[in-house]
Amino acid sequence: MAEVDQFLSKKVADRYLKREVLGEGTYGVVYKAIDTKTGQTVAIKKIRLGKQKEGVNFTALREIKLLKELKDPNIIELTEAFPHKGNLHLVFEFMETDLEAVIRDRNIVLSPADIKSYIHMTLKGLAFCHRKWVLHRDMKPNNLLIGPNGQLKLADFGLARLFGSPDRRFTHQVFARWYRAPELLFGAKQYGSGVDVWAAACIFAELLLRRPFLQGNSDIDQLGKIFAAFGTPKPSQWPDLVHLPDYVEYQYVPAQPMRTLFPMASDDTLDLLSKMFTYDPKARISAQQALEHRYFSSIPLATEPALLPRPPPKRESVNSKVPDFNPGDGPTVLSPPRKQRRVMPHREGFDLNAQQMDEHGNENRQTAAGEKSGQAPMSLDFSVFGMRPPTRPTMNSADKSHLKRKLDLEFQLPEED
Ligand SMILES: Nc1ncnc2c1ncn2[C@@H]1O[C@H](COP(=O)(O)OP(=O)(O)OP(=O)(O)O)[C@@H](O)[C@H]1O
Repeated sequence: MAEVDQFLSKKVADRYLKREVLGEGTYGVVYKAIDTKTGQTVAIKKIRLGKQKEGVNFTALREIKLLKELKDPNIIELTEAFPHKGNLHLVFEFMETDLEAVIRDRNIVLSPADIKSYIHMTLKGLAFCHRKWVLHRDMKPNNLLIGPNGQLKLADFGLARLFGSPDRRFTHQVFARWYRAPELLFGAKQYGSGVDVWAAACIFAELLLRRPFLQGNSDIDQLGKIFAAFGTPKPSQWPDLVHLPDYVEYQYVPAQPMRTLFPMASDDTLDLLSKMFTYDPKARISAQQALEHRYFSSIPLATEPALLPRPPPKRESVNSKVPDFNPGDGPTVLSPPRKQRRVMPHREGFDLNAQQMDEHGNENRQTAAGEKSGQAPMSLDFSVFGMRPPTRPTMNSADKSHLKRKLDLEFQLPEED
């Protein structure tokens, strides 16, 4: 039986021709690859199974099957999953760039309508998964990938639950802390979709400020940064707080007016942000409710995804075909994994002046292009810009549904006895 499994997984593995390493993340290395069946470029995430070397257990397989069924325009599609040489390989649709690259690109000006569009797509992806009872738990701008038609898609959905929470001891995980909800920082063991909404609020704030909003350098410091912005939570605001496992009393600091934190934002923006940044997870707005907030129906309306400004694709064309591939080629490392090029943050204190934050905040974070990001432009909150970068060719929808149908036939999981 094991031999049959090995044969099958080798057969699936042979379908993909590995090309260069795209980077290394929390769970392992990501390769660019060519799907020889379709000629399409894909991204393959090779997950180290660690202790579970003998294979992926049935629960994990079931979960993977569920993840494969999570199909939404704002979720990265997991098209295939197979074990090979002691690693689990997850095959995803290939994406050109990510929201972190958009935020860091100093040539890009984000209008309020552009920000609305990016946040709208983020919340739509979140609301879809929350409806299916799947949490992300590790939302951050580099997990929000952007396709050739400007569509934003959430990546890594469900992986935190499947493979355990990302290990914060790794330096490259330090950035994830900035998006952590206060209940997680206080050690909550039971938490819900509110953790993703808090992270989405941090991303929203980051789009407005063009720099990470709350950059704590430890969990305690992270809470300090949150309280410096929104005030120490009062028992009336968050009655369950004192019962959380790692609860410690913090010295009282008053909340800053939202207007001080985001001087350029509209009233609707501030109202939605404050609802997403609500301390008590039970009172925090849900992703679906956020989508129904008047911010999304008021002028300016969200920019069409295809018209959104975005950086040049990080890699070559999405639709590159097999012929340019030499089967003798091994994977070529074109550049060091992005995470290795990042540095630890050193910021001290919380600067309440947005302009000051902009000046200091970018010193410690490097761009996907490996350059130190200096002062990034603040997003503008008063106009929609006429000038847009040219749109990129998209995969035609007939090709896409054909590809989907083909892939759906693959990877039938064995039923548990
Ligand atoms: N579907 C994809 N298409 C194109 N590139 C991808 C895709 N998924 C991941 N990548 C790239 O591969 C690299 C590693 O990604 P991965 O998701 O493992 O880690 P990460 O998002 O950088 O960090 P973390 O694991 O902390 O979330 C990144 O440069 C990412 O942009």
